[in-house]
Amino acid sequence: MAPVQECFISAPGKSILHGEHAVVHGKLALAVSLNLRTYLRLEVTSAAEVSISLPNIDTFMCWNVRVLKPLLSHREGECRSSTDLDTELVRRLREFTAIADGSTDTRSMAVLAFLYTYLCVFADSEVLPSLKVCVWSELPTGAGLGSSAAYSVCVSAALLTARGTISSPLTQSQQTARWSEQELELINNWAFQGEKIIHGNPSGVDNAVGTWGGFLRYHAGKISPLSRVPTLRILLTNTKVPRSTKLLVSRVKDRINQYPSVMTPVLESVDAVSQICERTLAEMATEGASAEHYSMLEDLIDINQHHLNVLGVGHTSLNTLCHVTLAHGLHSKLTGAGGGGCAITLLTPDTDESVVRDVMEELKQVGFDCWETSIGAPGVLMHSPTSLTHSVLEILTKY
Ligand SMILES: Nc1ncnc2c1ncn2[C@@H]1O[C@H](COP(=O)(O)OP(=O)(O)OP(=O)(O)O)[C@@H](O)[C@H]1O
Ligand SMILES: C[C@@](O)(CCO)CC(=O)[O-]
Ligand SMILES: [Mg+2]
Repeated sequence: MAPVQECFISAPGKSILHGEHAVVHGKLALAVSLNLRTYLRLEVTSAAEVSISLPNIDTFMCWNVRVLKPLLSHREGECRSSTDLDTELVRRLREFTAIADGSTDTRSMAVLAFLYTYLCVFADSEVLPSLKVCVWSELPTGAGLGSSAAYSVCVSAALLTARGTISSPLTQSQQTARWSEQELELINNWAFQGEKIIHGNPSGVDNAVGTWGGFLRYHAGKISPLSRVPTLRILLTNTKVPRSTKLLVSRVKDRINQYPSVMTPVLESVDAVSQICERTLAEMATEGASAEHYSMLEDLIDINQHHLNVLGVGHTSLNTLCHVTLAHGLHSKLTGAGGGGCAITLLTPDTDESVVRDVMEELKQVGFDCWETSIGAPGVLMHSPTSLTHSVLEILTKY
């Protein structure tokens, strides 16, 4: 396949309806893509350098490609796998970039994930290619909306396309295009490796949503689209309390290890919540949504929010958020890893617009960001430059 000289790629963020954390331990999760995206521009240059610009986190790095090549010497001639993390390469990269083991510093993880994917994808090239890459996102970074996965999916799709491992699907007359199912699998596998670097022990649900988009059920690594879903109205609120998914995931694991007989039933119950939610959504889509259906969805949200508190990933900011919305009859739960970050609030057909306005106003007064989101956006896309808004294009070409 002919490698590209320049490409633009985007991937969506996600919201988890039910099953965050439990999904890491083999339980069912229901997740949906958001209309907030991460965008990437890749340009092939002749500078003998590879550079990455990450304006969201104020990070701009550049390396001579000849300095990077020796980092691959430990597995000479061996093909790098898209399904297993090369831990020796991660160790070498940590040493090379002087990132301490266990560091969760925002910038470091993004840079490490990029360099790892770059070196693995181009491991068989005699000379590493000179590339200029810029990634910018509409998503809040580290707030539970899958910013790390959208980043990893974009990086993986761009590097695989630049290498010619997957096609460049965009024809001249198209604004956006997607890859074949097989190519999407490969993008997803490499993005999962990126997530491993950023998260430590990801389930893979976030990169799956970033890759395929839409409404997905994710169970023990098996992804399937939810075919029957009603139109749902959801408010997203960002408490703006920073947190790290990596730390929260390991905190839950510690708690399960410490109190297995207490925590295992909680995970089972979260699984049951996801299953009942899936059945209820299917009923709503096929039979029409009733007040009883919405009442069940609200109960499930409340129950799961309590479970997430028991798992140790709640936060006082999230309690405040739930109290504010409940005072107006609206039910909320954290989404993503918790510990702060974002929550979802279900709006029902009976919810008066004045109530939505009042709730949003009150949440903003507490200091949170709040907006109504639209869900089910497409997964990873290749774009023509003209399909991007002026402001996105300006940012991506500025660095
Ligand atoms: N736009 C971006 N530019 C650079 N790095 C990013 C960007 N978005 C995310 N990242 C990387 O992802 C990390 C945040 O990932 P983290 O998993 O903690 O949060 P999240 O993905 O937003 O939330 P969740 O995993 O709960 O959905 C950042 O520390 C950074 O390394
Ligand atoms: C907390 C978690 O379940 C969701 C993060 O969006 C982690 C994961 O599934 O990898
Ligand atoms: Mg993440």
